[in-house]
Amino acid sequence: MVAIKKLAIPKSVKKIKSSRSLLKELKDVTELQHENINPFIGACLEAPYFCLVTEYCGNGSLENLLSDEEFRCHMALKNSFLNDLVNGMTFLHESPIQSHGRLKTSNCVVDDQLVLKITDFSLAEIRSMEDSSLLNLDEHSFFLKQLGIAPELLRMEIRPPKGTQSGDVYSFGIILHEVLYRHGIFYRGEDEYSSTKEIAANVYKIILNTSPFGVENENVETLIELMMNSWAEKPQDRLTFKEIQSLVAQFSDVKNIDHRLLKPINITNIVNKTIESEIQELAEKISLISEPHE
Ligand SMILES: Nc1nc2c(ncn2[C@@H]2O[C@H](COP(=O)(O)OP(=O)(O)OP(=O)(O)O)[C@@H](O)[C@H]2O)c(=O)[nH]1
Repeated sequence: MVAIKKLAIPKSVKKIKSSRSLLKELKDVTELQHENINPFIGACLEAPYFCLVTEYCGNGSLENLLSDEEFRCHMALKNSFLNDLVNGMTFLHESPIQSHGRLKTSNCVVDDQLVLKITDFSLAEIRSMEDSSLLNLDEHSFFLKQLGIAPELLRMEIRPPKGTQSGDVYSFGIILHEVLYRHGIFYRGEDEYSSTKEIAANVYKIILNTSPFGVENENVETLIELMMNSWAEKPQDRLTFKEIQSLVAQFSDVKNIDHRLLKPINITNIVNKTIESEIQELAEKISLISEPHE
């Protein structure tokens, strides 16, 4: 099975020319092989089917999983996702691709074994031809797409098409926050609600003090320190993925977790749901019985 990403290429373009640099990018991205990189299969560069094709991951994106209230994600699984993400990004940064540039939870997909794989990177030449106005984004969705971008990149009139390595580390810090708290991007408690536009404006000026809450244990405290470091205002103050990899390895008894052991989480949920609906049915029957008959 494959995942097909439709590209927002303007109607006036009939075919994307295969320049030398584009062919090199396609070759590099196709040759990339790592457990935490989602394999790229191919691209259609002709109208009307402009699209990118990748391997299909059965559990969808990390964004979808984190927002699914029925998906139980305990700390070992969170660690496992972070470990996968850091390993994939360290490999990507050391590869000819060099940087991701659009790292966010919707670009991390999770396979049937709950292994996280990074997707939707590189091919800057094709992506630069997209016209975002064709996506018909409302204001919220538009600014939501900006929130994982490092402030120094947000402030640039023309951003480097491939992003930067320190910009990717910033985006990782944002993902870390989303994974730890599971309340969406830049959540700071019910009383701290801001619109996505306001948050983007604040990040543009200076990095928000996205003060964390609910420190549960020592490991989480270390992850929070890492998260805060990753969104340091000065890019040179942020750790590199290589450094983050050795830090995260402390939690990496997770490396040895058999992913199949984590799978029953979903099943438990389904079982709980079934039991809940049976209880509900039973409760309805009981209330029918106990209701006085006229
Ligand atoms: N189930 C499944 N869903 C996928 C897969 N790849 C992508 N998706 C879905 O496609 C969504 C991402 O769509 P995109 O159009 O790339 O959205 P985006 O990441 O916000 O867009 P960009 O800003 O262009 O990166 C994810 O959130 C998933 O829901 C896959 O392998 N399996």
